[in-house]
Amino acid sequence: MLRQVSSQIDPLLFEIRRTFRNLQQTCTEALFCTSSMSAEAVGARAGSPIKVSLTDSAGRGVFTTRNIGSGELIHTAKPLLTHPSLALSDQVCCYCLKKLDKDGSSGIFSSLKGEDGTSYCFCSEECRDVSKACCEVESKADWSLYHDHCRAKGLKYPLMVKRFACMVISGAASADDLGILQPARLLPGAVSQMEEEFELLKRTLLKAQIDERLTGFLTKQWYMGVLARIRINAFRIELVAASYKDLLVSATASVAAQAAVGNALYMLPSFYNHDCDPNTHIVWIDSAFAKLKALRHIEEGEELRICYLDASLDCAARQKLLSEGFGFHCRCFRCLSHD
Ligand SMILES: C[S@@+](CC[C@H](N)C(=O)[O-])C[C@H]1O[C@@H](n2cnc3c(N)ncnc32)[C@H](O)[C@@H]1O
Repeated sequence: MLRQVSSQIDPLLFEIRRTFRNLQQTCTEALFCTSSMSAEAVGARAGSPIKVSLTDSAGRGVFTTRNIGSGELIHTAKPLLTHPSLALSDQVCCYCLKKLDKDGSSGIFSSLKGEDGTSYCFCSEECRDVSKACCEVESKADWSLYHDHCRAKGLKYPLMVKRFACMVISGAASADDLGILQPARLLPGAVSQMEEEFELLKRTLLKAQIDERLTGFLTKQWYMGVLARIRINAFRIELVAASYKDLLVSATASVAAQAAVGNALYMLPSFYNHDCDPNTHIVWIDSAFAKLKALRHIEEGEELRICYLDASLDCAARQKLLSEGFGFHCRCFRCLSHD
């Protein structure tokens, strides 16, 4: 009887959450966008000196609306979607990827255990509130096979698709939320691998007995579309410092950034184009909350560009990575000068 009532209430709760979320999203879009961002987009973020507009040769890009000083913080960005590196799921916050120092200031605020033994830990009330609904769905399934598959093939983006699917099921996101982002062009070899991942994802959710009415969006086409967008737009998160103490150490000893704690996807940073000699960089201090900072003085109206790769690579290596990973031939000043 209880089971029957709960199966009727679950979809109702889902609808209420979805309606509330759509309302929130409409308000956010009204704040951030001056018109639809899908065509010749002009997105202005309240309080930030930037707008999204069309560039001459690189699709949409981010432009300044005033002069910006060297070193200035241009804006911050909260992730839409994150996933920790598999080996670190019990050591970092499930949402912001902050390292959990069990006896220190960034300890565990709360946590839950998944069906497969995975720990979902949150470092603060804010992080728990943002991702609790999604993690509750995710924790109902046994992801062992899916994770083993990703580990064996060295894949990280399918983990993000999995989490995004759980966000949609929980009502924390809409299935088409990432549609505005540019997708990667998929090669035939990649497509057959994705089909295998998709089947594994679908089977895992089926086994977890998630109401089929909530997983109707989960088609092969949806999976590929989301993965193609994540591939081009996700950032690998390397924290500069896990704590204030680490920050002091890295400042004095020039310690390089630590290994990746996971991957994250953002809305506004996804519109930044690449330059091998960029005027802007994106930094993560102790969590996936990103800071976009000016690397030099930038004039009003200039396009803000970040570097997608290690700028110390030589010209041929950069061109190869950009062409294979992002599908474009870089024509920045450095590349044209074969620097
Ligand atoms: C993360 S997106 C950047 C935003 C994108 N321009 C858009 O309209 O959504 C990366 C894609 O932008 C384009 N892009 C970025 N930097 C470029 C550059 N320097 N030259 C040509 N295309 C570039 C490529 O198509 C690349 O795959």
